[in-house]
Amino acid sequence: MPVEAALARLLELAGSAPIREAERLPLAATEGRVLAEDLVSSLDLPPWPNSAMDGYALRLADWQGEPLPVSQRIFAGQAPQPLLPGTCARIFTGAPVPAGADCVEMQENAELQDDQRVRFTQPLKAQQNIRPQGQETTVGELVLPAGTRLGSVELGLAASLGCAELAVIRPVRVAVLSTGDELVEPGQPLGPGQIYNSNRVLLCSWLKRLGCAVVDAGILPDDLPTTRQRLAELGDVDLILSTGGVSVGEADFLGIALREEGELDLWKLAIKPGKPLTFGHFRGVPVIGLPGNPASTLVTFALLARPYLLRRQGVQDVEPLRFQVPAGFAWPKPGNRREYLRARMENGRAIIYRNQSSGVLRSASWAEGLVEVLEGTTLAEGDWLNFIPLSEVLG
Ligand SMILES: Nc1nc2c(c(=O)[nH]1)N[C@H]1C(S)=C(S)[C@@H](COP(=O)(O)OP(=O)(O)OC[C@H]3O[C@@H](n4cnc5c(N)ncnc54)[C@H](O)[C@@H]3O)O[C@H]1N2
Ligand code: MOO
Ligand SMILES: [Mg+2]
Repeated sequence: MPVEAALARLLELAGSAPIREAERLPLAATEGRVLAEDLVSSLDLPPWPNSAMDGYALRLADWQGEPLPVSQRIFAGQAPQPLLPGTCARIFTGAPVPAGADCVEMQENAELQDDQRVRFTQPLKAQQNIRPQGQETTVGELVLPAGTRLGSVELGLAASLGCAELAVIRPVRVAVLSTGDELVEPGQPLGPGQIYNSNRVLLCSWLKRLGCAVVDAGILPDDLPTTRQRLAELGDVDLILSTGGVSVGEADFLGIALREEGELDLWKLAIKPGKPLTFGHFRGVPVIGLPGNPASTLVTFALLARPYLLRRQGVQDVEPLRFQVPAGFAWPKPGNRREYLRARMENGRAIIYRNQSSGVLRSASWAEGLVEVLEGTTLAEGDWLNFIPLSEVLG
């Protein structure tokens, strides 16, 4: 199954099981969450015309070349008097422009004379250096629609509108399972044949950034009855997200458990790394089984599980940003899966990590993004291809 078809199917299923319950949280606690209601402005921003410069406010018609006396000083945070005709006001950046003034000149283009009058040295234009009332937003305007994922900028915007709290979709409850008899948590001694569990901390970190509530379900041994039992015990979660145990090995039981006790919806995608990604339901609960190799876990989480989780929360725009860059490498052999290579930019071209094995997580630490090599294509150096920043898909 091609990657687009798998993503389309995942998004369709996510869209048919939306999480709608909302909660109101203090602004600072909403980062990474999804807005449950439209954010409509209750004020004009800025609330009044204000100065963009430190300088002088005047009525343009009063400037005939004769220096103007200064009739008031206006700092940010003050309420000015209307401008006296025939005068100018000393004004500082962010201060309200007094009624009657229609122009601000910066102090670099003004000369304060010994008699405390001001002469302007450059031609003046109406409205120059004045930030008009409502230039950012006006009362009643839709600023952020429901379904917007809140990042730092959205938090700043909400704060600028005076919001101390926002209504956000409740956290998606995700049970994280690491499958594999070989896995040991860091801090424990390693026995023969064992490796440390790296996927658990990866998934927990990405999920926390997405605002999910992580139910850490620990390590699952490679054994079918235990797999069935542990899946059944996970309780009230919105998604089971596991790693490993989805390929065709004799110790890969997750797909089997789904086939036997639920539904298996997607399997064997034309994606590299990540081919055995598995999607299904276990007793009605959606399950995404990511392949166990850490770089496969990363690629399939970023490109499939993350969009699924965002769509469950009502986010429409879930496709990661892709932009075209020239290849700084050649790709002479066409593949039958769409390949996501860990890459970084050097001298304006994408170069790839020397070892693209899906077991090598250092490739992703070295990388700034993934480059997308389409199935059945070859590349020569200088050919253009898509670059997906990792900050975009893991943030
Ligand atoms: N005969 C075939 N063998 C394999 C195929 C295939 O098509 N035919 N596909 C390969 C591909 S591609 C991948 S990807 C892997 C995926 O395997 P699983 O998802 O079943 O994962 P495991 O076999 O359990 O583990 C794979 C690999 O990753 C290591 N691993 C697993 N979990 C963790 C963890 N939490 N932290 C760190 N490392 C982990 C595990 O030790 C294995 O080395 O299957 C190929 N085989
Ligand atoms: O898909 Mo596997 O993920 O090639 O290593
Ligand atoms: Mg396996």
